[in-house]
Amino acid sequence: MTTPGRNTARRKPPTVLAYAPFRKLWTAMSVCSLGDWLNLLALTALAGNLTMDAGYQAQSLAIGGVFVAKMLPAIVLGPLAGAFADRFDRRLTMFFCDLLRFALVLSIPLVGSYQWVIIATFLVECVNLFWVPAKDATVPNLVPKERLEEANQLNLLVTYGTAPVAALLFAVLSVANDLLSRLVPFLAQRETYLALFINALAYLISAVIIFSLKEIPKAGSGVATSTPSVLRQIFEGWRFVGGNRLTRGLIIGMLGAFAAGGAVVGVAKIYVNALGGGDAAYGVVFGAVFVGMASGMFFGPRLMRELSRRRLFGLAIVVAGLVLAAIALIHNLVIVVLLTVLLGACAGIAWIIGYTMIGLEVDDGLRGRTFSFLQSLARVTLLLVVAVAPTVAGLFGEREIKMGQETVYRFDGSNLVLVIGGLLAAIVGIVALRQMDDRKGVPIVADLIAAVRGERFVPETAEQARGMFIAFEGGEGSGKTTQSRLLAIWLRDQGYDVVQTREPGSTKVGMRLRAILLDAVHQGLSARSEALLYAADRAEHVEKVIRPALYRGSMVISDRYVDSSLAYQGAGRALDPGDVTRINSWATGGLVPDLTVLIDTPPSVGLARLGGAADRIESEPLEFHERVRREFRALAAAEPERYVVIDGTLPQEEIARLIQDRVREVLPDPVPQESEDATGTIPAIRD
Ligand SMILES: Nc1ncnc2c1ncn2[C@@H]1O[C@H](COP(=O)(O)OP(=O)(O)OP(=O)(O)O)[C@@H](O)[C@H]1O
Ligand SMILES: Cc1cn([C@H]2C[C@H](O)[C@@H](COP(=O)(O)O)O2)c(=O)[nH]c1=O
Repeated sequence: MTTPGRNTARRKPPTVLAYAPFRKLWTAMSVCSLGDWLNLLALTALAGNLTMDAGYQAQSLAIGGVFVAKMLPAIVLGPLAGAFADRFDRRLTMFFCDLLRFALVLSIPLVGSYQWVIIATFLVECVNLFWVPAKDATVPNLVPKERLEEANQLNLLVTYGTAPVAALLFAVLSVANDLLSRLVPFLAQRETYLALFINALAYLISAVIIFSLKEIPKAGSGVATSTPSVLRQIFEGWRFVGGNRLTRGLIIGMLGAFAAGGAVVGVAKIYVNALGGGDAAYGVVFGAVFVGMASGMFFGPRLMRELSRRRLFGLAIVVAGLVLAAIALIHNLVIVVLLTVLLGACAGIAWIIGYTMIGLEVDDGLRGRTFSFLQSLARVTLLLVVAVAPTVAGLFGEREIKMGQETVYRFDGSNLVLVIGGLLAAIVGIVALRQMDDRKGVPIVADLIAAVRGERFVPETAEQARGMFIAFEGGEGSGKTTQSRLLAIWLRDQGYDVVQTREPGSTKVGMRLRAILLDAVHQGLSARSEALLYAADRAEHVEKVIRPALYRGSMVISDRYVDSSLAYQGAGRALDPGDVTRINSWATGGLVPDLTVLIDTPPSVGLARLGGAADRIESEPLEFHERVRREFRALAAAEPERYVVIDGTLPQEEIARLIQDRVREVLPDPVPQESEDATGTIPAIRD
């Protein structure tokens, strides 16, 4: 699989919907999402209608019962459903789920009792829990990974964008129901029935589409030879989520955003009333959240293209928290609506990045469980916050703070809940940022300002460098050395001055360090010593070889750089990636390659290519090398604009051509005069 650069991007289909299997899945999803929203509207309305004579309180409780029935299955069944998605054929899972949903929804108007509304709602939600992780886990298999963010944007668009469409459709269907009831007496006095029939039909249409989608691979195919028990799969999924720093950061951040959203949902109605707004204003505030979310998902990552995805994710949550606190304190409905759009935009950015990164980071065999784990926790969080927030607001009651002689500032329970929600989100955002930051040592404010201007922030020390720095990364035998040599030859042919170098071992001291590091007699070297020795080699390499060459205006091609330490010592040896980043940031003075070429080769293929006795690191077990590969891919996924990922199993010539295509886009003008003069004085390994 390749991640083509901008040159090849011209040849790519203009939209991810051009991939037929994804288009089919997306159509099924759109129809289902519309059905889901219609279902929510119709069932809450039906619950209200069926209990109309029982009084206001009972009616409210009846509607609340529908929400509880919708939330409860996720808490009980979520993880099991995820394991199902990873274990069984995803196409058949989705197909049978659709048929079940069709039958259940159809049964609601036919039975026509409140008890059955609740039971059927609960059952439909149980089925949804199997459908959604199977769908989420399938998407990354149907689109190239560089289009996954776009695919997720479209998915989230239909998930939320169908809500207003469903509301409109619901209104139209209610009127149509009324008109039709003159012809079909069964529909008389049953305003929501037509909506429920259409809802059932939506699931049936989805079933037909999914059944025809033969491209969906069988879950876990080619990964495991023996299938562990369902309980074991759940346990592994949960352990993975907790044990992987990036996924943990993503999940903490997404849950923080959900908690903040829950606080808004819980008290929005009372708050808007306190601001003097009625039901319409309440609707506008809710609409503002959706408008903001949609804009954030679409425009956020595009506008902030130059900011690392991990940083953008954490920052979006911090800003959402601060905006929420501001909403709580500013008593002006217009400003509140505008800030709510901003809040929604930040939440949209965090959600789309989180979803995309989980899709890219998590292995196919665990993806279903991770998504369902996230879904379950998100629902539990939402349920808890929605339940607790109004209670806290009620207990706090209405307060007034005297500010001077005349001015009185109202501070009610709803303000308190929103402030707490905002601070909570800000703290969670900071935690996520610290867990995941991949540009430690680079000031975040400067990074952000540069990104807003559409530039990438370059730390001061590297500013005067006029050359270009290209790093090659990948596992053992992936073809880095071959390709860095081919690229150096190609660049020299174009008239560039090229320094081809490698890590470890491109300086006098480095050669000694390489011997210590790779000699198999040093088995048992501690992981920290290993990381420090690689960093020491790198410090020497940057100071003596790379920086001087860049200052001269040369093209520097390095076979391995900091990412190797993050992958081998961070993921391979399970050292804290924050620590590995810090020591390397210090060792290199924050020097980051202009472009990193990741040659992605399965370890089993790469190791088999190597001849001779295995060195200390090559002789590590296959799982070690698999972890290394995963980390390389995650690093590339987090900063797609600075990486090109090439399938290392392609023929050498094709790989070389793909690399040239990408490098051509970033090349400066060839051969500055001074670098010609300096050629031949470089103490590096050269071709
Ligand atoms: N695309 C390819 N297809 C098949 N064989 C390849 C390919 N690229 C390189 N090789 C062969 O694989 C072996 C390892 O290649 P190379 O030394 O370039 O990999 P490397 O990633 O630099 O290895 P190491 O990590 O050990 O430094 C060499 O024999 C090389 O000829
Ligand atoms: C830079 C760097 C390297 N390693 C490992 C990776 C390889 O096993 C060797 C280098 O050998 P190669 O033939 O040059 O690829 O060292 C590492 O573990 N950490 C690093 O930072």
